[in-house]
Amino acid sequence: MVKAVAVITISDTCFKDNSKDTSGPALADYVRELFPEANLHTIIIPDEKEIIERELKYFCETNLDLVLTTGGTGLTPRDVTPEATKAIIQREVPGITTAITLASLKKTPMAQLSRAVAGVREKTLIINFPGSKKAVTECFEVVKPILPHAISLIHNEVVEVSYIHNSMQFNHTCKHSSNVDISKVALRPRESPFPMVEMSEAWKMVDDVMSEWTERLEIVTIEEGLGRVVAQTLHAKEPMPPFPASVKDGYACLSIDGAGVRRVRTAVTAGDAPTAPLCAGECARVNTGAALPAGADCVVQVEDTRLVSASEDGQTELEVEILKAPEPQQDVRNVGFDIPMGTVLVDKGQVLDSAKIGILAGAGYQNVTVRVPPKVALLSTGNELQEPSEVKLKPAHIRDSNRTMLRMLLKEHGYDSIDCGIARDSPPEIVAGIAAALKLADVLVCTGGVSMGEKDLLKPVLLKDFNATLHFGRVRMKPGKPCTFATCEFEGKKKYIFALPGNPVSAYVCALVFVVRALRRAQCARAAWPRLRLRLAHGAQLDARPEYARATLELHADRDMPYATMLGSQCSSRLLSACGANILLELPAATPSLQRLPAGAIVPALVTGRLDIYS
Ligand SMILES: Nc1nc2c(c(=O)[nH]1)N[C@H]1C(S)=C(S)[C@@H](COP(=O)(O)OP(=O)(O)OC[C@H]3O[C@@H](n4cnc5c(N)ncnc54)[C@H](O)[C@@H]3O)O[C@H]1N2
Ligand code: MOO
Ligand SMILES: [Mg+2]
Repeated sequence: MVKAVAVITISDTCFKDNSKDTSGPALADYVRELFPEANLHTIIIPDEKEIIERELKYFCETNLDLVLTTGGTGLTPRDVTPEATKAIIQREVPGITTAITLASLKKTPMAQLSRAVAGVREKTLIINFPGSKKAVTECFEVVKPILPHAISLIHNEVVEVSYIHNSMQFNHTCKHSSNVDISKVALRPRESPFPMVEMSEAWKMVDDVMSEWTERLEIVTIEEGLGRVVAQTLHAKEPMPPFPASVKDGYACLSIDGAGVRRVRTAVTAGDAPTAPLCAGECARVNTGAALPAGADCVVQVEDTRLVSASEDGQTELEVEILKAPEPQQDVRNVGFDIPMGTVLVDKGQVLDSAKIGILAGAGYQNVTVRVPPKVALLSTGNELQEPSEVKLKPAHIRDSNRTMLRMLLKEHGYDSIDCGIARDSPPEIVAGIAAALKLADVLVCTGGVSMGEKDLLKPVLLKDFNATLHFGRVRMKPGKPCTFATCEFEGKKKYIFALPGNPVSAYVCALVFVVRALRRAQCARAAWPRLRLRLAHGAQLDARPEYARATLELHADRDMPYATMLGSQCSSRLLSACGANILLELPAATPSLQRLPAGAIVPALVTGRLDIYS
């Protein structure tokens, strides 16, 4: 799918006077028609090689699919588009320009003078077009049939894109082999060889490893930017309001006139152009948001005035009395009152919310550069698992709930994921499942098979077949003890693997405290969940491990602090305990002297859900 295209008009003349650009808008229209779903960026730049190179590179770095330039391909000394394009492309596609030239020669011998270039940088196809509307129309017709296919080829996405967002079944019963020997079950270790790390150490490892992630950027419309992490600081290019505006419905006056009778010279409603300056003794009827006439320095609200005289038909106010002497600047929003020019509207690393997007809209920004989060793949493991869509359960089988739950959990927190199906509990199938997932994603989140049973194969497969580094293989937490975090090189790229325990609640808690944190960390956004202190609504039995109890937070007007109510039995197989949870209580580990916390005890909690949604 073609997601984003740029049309760049390259012309000194059009740069000075945008209204002279006819080929850019024409090209933009053709693009809209061919790729109606795509985000379209249009800019006009001068015939400066450095600027052209910089803009082309910027669009390639932000993963645009296609960049079409118009202008600067001829023979005058200022025509440098082909040189700039050649300087930044990595592979030339001369067939495209040959086809354009051959077609154009049939219309005009002048086509011989075009020096246009076409080529690819990273995943972006760039094509130079001449600078006239007519030429652009003819040339676009030539390339139109090949564009979608060329872009798919560049992305090598014949299969890839169709995987994304789709629940899809992988056949993991392929020829992969494994170095893991499962024949000698009697000789398996009776103690886990993996040291049990504390939560604080595990978080540090996740943070350290994920901060190596190299930033990837893309340009999206401001609306698509909701929930995304901004990669570029955006400033106000104009003050807001851009003119002195009235805060009230009333009369714009000169404050030095004080109280008394004024001639109502004119009326200005919001959107009206300012009138001639007011003179002493005059006022103008104004509405909230209207531009103040020159000379006026204050507004008196209608409530503080009295009508003195009006036209006979009642349609025109002639004189009003200002009852209270106004102060200078009273009820006036001066230029830049809300947003002075140059103000930082959104800063690098901030997450876009509705208000920030509203501000960007008001400031004339249509697009924003955001960080691309790592791609995540989900894989379930287990011989007992059936697809959620299967109506009848086989003996000793259950439906896979982890994949769906994790997909939704990630979506709730702003991340897409690729569904890589179920791998059976055999080394070659797990190898095949992991390999298929790592081909598609940067981060693999799999569940099951990380504990002590002879079918718990994830850790040995990661170590022996993927040569992975296991940063941790056990964490002192409940639920989630065997949670595993590993990295490996796969097809020349570093991959990040969270092998979560199969128990549904363990997978849920570990996804919240490790996976979401890692994805945020990779984008240099705030990674840790906010922590609150609150009171237990009831007593709580403590475990030998620190426990993340699923609970709801309640605010009571008559109580000093928020209260937490745990959601029933906290057994790690009982996903009902997470239904409607908006906090994870951090219950401390039991000590010989403290086995239970009484009702009213103060405990910390991670706020992992929306506080306005209760169970
Ligand atoms: N001898 C020991 N046994 C266990 C230990 C231990 O320390 N020593 N740890 C326990 C803890 S704690 C946990 S947590 C689990 C972790 O289990 P695994 O990660 O090995 O996962 P499985 O054995 O594959 O499955 C466990 C459980 O979860 C169900 N499951 C698995 N996948 C799914 C899914 N996709 N959807 C729904 N339910 C799933 C599975 O059927 C099992 O009931 O190990 C303890 N054992
Ligand atoms: O750690 Mo396990 O997740 O207690 O059930
Ligand atoms: Mg197991």
